[in-house]
Amino acid sequence: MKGCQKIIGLTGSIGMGKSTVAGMLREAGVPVFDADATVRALQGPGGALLPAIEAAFPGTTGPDGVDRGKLGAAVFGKPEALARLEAIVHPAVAAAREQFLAQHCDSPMVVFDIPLLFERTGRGGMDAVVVVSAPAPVQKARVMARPGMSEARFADILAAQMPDAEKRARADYVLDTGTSIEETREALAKVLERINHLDGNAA
Ligand SMILES: CC(C)(COP(=O)(O)OP(=O)(O)OC[C@H]1O[C@@H](n2cnc3c(N)ncnc32)[C@H](O)[C@@H]1O)[C@@H](O)C(=O)NCCC(=O)NCCS
Ligand SMILES: Nc1ncnc2c1ncn2[C@@H]1O[C@H](COP(=O)(O)OP(=O)(O)OP(=O)(O)O)[C@@H](O)[C@H]1O
Repeated sequence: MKGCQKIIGLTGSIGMGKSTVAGMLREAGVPVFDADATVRALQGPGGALLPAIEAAFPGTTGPDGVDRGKLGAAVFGKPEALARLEAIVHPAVAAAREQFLAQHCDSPMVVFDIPLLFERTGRGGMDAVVVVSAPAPVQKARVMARPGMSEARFADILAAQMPDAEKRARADYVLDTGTSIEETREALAKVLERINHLDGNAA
């Protein structure tokens, strides 16, 4: 993953604010690779992964693509099933990420927004990793407000992710999103300033 620019990883557990911070980065003109959006495109209507997913999890796809509620019920809380789904999805996401990098080679900085950066992707080739984090009760309140969420689904997803404390410990920069959006925006600007002063490119 040798790049021509600084590569920043953005990660964090469910509901910690990755997408919100990724939006702020896009507004600032930084190209952001969105792993979740890539998954959704590959699983959407006519998506390249539909045949493989239907074969592995019969009844979870249709003309509108993957039924995310059904597929989620088939894999969250079932580590073996989740691993089978990941084996179908992750290689395609990795290929899309490489393509993104090549497309944005002339940009001084790119961001990889990857929920499972520490768990699966690894930080190889990245110059810095930013972890978004908020107190557990804030995280829970955000997630429980989402349609289709239940205590059990939330617990299953949390169990499939590295604990927040461990992510924080591995981060180069921790961005607190338990504050106001404006405070997070200001903290992000400071982090970007520090990253801009880092020497050299990805190894
Ligand atoms: C099972 C699916 C269809 C459920 O979709 P749904 O829209 O209900 O949930 P969504 O994708 O928004 O995820 C909800 C939360 O679960 C987390 N999550 C998703 N996949 C995983 C996983 N493999 N391991 C741990 N957490 C996961 C997300 O980061 C997010 O915090 C979908 O999550 C999926 O296809 N997951 C497998 C692909 C994957 O690993 N994606 C995440 C990183 S690329
Ligand atoms: N200071 C803040 N920074 C970021 N998000 C905030 C902040 N305050 C409130 N929020 C809200 O918290 C929610 C965070 O959700 P977001 O979709 O960004 O998280 P995520 O980490 O991408 O979640 P998931 O992993 O589940 O996809 C949003 O509704 C956002 O408006």
